[in-house]
Amino acid sequence: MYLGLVCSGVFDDRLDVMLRLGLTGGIGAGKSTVSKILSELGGVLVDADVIAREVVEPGTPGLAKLVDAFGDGILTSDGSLDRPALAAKAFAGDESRTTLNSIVHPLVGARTAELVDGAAEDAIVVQDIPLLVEGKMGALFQLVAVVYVDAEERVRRLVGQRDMPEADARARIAAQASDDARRAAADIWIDNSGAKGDIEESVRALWSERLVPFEKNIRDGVTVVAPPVLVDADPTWQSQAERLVARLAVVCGSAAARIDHIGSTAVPGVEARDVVDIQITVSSLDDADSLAESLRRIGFPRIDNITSDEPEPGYGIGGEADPAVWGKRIHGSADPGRPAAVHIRVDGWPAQRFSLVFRDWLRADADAAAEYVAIKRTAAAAAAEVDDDIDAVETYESAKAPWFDGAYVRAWEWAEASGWTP
Ligand SMILES: CC(C)(COP(=O)(O)OP(=O)(O)OC[C@H]1O[C@@H](n2cnc3c(N)ncnc32)[C@H](O)[C@@H]1O)[C@@H](O)C(=O)NCCC(=O)NCCS
Ligand SMILES: Nc1ncnc2c1ncn2[C@@H]1O[C@H](COP(=O)(O)OP(=O)(O)OP(=O)(O)O)[C@@H](O)[C@H]1O
Repeated sequence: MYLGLVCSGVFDDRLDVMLRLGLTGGIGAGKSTVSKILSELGGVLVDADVIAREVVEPGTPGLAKLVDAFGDGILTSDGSLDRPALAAKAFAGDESRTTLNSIVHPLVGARTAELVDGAAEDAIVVQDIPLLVEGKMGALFQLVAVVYVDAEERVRRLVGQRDMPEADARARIAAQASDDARRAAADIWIDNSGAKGDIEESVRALWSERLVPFEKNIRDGVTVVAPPVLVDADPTWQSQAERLVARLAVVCGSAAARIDHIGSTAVPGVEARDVVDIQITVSSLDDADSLAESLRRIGFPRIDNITSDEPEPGYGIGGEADPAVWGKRIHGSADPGRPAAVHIRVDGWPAQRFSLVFRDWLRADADAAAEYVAIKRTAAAAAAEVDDDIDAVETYESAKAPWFDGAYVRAWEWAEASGWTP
């Protein structure tokens, strides 16, 4: 995590409202190609490779530290950094590479933070960070895009077009994250395996259909509404939720006792509305309120029409009919590419506990899950008759509600019988 915090220019209160895209990929995958298109479209490019050069220019403390660590054999006759000489030493082993990173990365992080702080409030900042995944920095951006090309093809491109010796290309690839690790970190996957120019259209679409409206939604406090339509279970819901949880954890800090993926998308194999539900457990609704602005900044504005006064399904069923302990706050996602609902509930209150029990009951009991899917299909059919999007969602939710009262009791019976703990 150290690398992440130092190399990316962390989220902080100065970062008013802006959208930050972390762009990464293995060496030679085509990050520069993608970042060029995004900056032509209006993105503010902050390139870690460029900064990494700037902080070791002649006369800088960075260069002096490198010479202390690696000797003056890494200097050319004019006193500037001999990059191939340093690369040969640094990529020869883990220890030397760690030494290099520990000198350069904090300097890159500090300069990055300055540049990001200087961007306009409505900027879409594109941070090109080769080692974003290695440094576990994904949670510090509202979105992470990975440019992908198979490693063997990357070697061919680096050797053929950049005249890099094959052994050097392989040494750097070996020092970087695996494709699987990058896939787990990616909200957006840009496959650059095709011919030059093939990705232009998808990058332009990413800009106009996702980044531009996402940034505006954050500024305006607008959330996206997914239609009440059921889709087949998406095997990536779990990893998508993990990324959202990690981002929420960054801003919630110790205010969150726990953050969980809940709801239907947390039950493998179950058809659902394409909305990832997350629950943040806090100590009080005041704590929830104090998180509201930070959540908006990272892409989850509060939905104001749902207040703490509306009891949830299950209200009173377990004998707990005090409305004061049925409150919650709800935030939605501002990202047009990933509808989500973030429920903030108080530790130990009935709906907070029920959300976890309900999910685990459905995970454990296939018949219960199938019954729920049938209810959802009926609700979706009712919603399909309604024209207005918001009304359709309300129709869908109220059609499901009566079933929940029974489910509340049954889920708790299951929890007791199975010795469930949260
Ligand atoms: C060792 C150096 C001098 C070699 O310079 P060179 O001109 O050959 O490469 P350049 O800086 O253009 O980097 C090209 C690519 O190499 C890869 N790479 C660079 N440094 C590293 C590293 N420490 N670990 C793994 N891969 C790396 C990245 O994919 C990068 O995009 C240089 O790479 C460097 O200073 N590296 C340390 C800084 C760093 O980690 N930069 C990456 C992002 S902060
Ligand atoms: N679709 C493509 N087909 C063939 N060559 C490509 C394609 N896209 C990029 N290239 C070439 O592959 C090389 C690597 O691309 P690029 O410089 O964009 O990668 P990068 O990820 O920024 O690399 P680095 O990690 O070194 O910063 C370049 O020489 C580029 O011209």
